Amino acid sequence: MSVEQVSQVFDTILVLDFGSQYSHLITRRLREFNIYAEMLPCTQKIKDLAWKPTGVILSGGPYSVYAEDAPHVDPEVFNLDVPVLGICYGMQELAWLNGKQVARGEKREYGPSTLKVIDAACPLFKNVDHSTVWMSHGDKLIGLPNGFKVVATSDNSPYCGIAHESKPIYGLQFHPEVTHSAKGKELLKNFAVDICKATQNWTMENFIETEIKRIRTLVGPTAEVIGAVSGGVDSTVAAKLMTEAIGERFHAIMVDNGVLRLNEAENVKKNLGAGLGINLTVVDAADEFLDKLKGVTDPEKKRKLIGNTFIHVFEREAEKIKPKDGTDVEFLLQGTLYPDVIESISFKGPSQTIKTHHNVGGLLDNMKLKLIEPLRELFKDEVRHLGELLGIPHDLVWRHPFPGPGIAIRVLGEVTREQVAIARKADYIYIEEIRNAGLYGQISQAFACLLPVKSVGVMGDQRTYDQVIALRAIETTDFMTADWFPFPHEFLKKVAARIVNEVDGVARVTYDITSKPPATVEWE
Ligand SMILES: Nc1ncnc2c1ncn2[C@@H]1O[C@H](COP(=O)(O)OP(=O)(O)OP(=O)(O)O)[C@@H](O)[C@H]1O
Ligand SMILES: O=c1[nH]c(=O)c2[nH+]cn([C@@H]3O[C@H](COP(=O)(O)O)[C@@H](O)[C@H]3O)c2[nH]1
Ligand SMILES: NC(=O)CC[C@H](N)C(=O)O
Ligand SMILES: [Mg+2]
Repeated sequence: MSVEQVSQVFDTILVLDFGSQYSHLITRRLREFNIYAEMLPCTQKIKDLAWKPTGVILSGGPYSVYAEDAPHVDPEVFNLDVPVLGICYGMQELAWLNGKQVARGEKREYGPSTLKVIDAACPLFKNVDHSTVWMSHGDKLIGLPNGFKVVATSDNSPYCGIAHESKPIYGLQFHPEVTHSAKGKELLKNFAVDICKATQNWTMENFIETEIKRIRTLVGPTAEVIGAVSGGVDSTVAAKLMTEAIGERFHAIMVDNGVLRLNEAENVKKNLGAGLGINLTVVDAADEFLDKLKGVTDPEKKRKLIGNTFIHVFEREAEKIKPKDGTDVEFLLQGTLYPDVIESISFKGPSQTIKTHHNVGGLLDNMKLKLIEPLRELFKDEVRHLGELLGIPHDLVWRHPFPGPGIAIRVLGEVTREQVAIARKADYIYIEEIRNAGLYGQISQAFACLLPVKSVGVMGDQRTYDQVIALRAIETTDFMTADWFPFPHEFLKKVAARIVNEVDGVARVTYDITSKPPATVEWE
């Protein structure tokens, strides 16, 4: 059974990652004008690639090409007979391979510069002359690499752009992939469309069609698939796509772990089951989770315990499914996104663990189930677009993310039923007011935390001595960095009054004004 990968179906630009913090943006920009691009580590051997790229881009990177341990590209890239573009480190790599004309510069160049095209015939620079470009380098070319000519300069870089005399090989000292390079996207388009001749057919409509075909071929006519579904956007979109492909043979399982939002299990059942026709089972495992959480206060312990319990519940449920053809369930659906994939394949390697995100993917080690990850090529905003095309309601597609360990990591200290009830109610009021104020869409994520501190208050002439709720709301594009949301004071006043009045056990409300870093989004 042969199942084509996305990169075999669509013209694909291969981005080789030398570890720049901007590498994934190259992929993003290309996809924005409907060209599919895939990023692989710079150590990728061309002979191990199952598909032929339409063009290759060498990214920037923190190393110096002349250093002993510097990473270098597989020379076979140049035998593919496709256009190559080197960006920053990538251009220095081209220079190094063709005469070693690279050395430390006298000073670092970081920030804006103006592009001056000197070879107007160079197709890379169509409509981009005299625009602002963004520099970030300490090394520089000290002479022309063999076989190359200068095609652009800037005030500080006599070799701002180079091109091979006879082959479609180009190098740029600046970063066209960052938005600070005003016409950077046009430039990448010139490379991909005009020079590589890639077809601009990477659209979500086409993706849905090919993905449904791919799933059907992979799963075959009778096999059954299970998947953990939370009601969040990623798993819902994956589940909907799977349902389109194989209907009732897909079994979605949602676990009510006792630390979900107010009415969440019922809502998910209604929205996904009845609304979207997804074959969904909601498993009530609240007691199991809450019993295990008794006495646990350490955030990492909570996370691990919840992650493990998810796996137990899920495995038990999977056992119960008896496919009609008498075989066992063969496949597991996961909502893995491209950023997760990038993190694990990046040349820089996985980053240091700040906190253990619960992970149903932890199932994998000793599991016979084969994985299906239909979203593994997509960024979150692409997943949302896909969700809308699949007819998933707008509100669900644009929901704020909600972590698997849920309210357990928002009740600081010990998690009890009573504490969860307080946090849940406060959170409900907060989100309701955010929606009423028309602010939900401007905020990336918002939630309430219950702090294990008591404070004195006065209500109806009575002394109170109750806990504190902390509200958090952030704006972010990738959740790696985030800033707190500047609510109008009137809004905060109203929410605080409602929470203290309506939620027993709360005496005070505070608003968290810490960015990430140095804080994280969740409090635990
Ligand atoms: N209560 C739950 N029941 C079943 N599976 C869950 C539950 N909570 C989380 N998961 C699983 O863990 C995965 C990761 O959760 P995560 O929150 O990152 O994604 P999501 O819930 O699909 O989307 P979002 O990021 O928008 O919340 C989910 O895709 C789902 O497979
Ligand atoms: O599915 C999840 N399981 C987890 O264990 C988990 N921990 C944090 N998050 C979410 O990740 C984003 C970044 O959060 P942090 O800054 O707190 O790491 C935010 O969106 C968090 O809500 C999780 N999501
Ligand atoms: N951004 C980059 O690719 C930098 C390349 C190289 N490390 C330099 O400092 O010049
Ligand atoms: Mg979620």
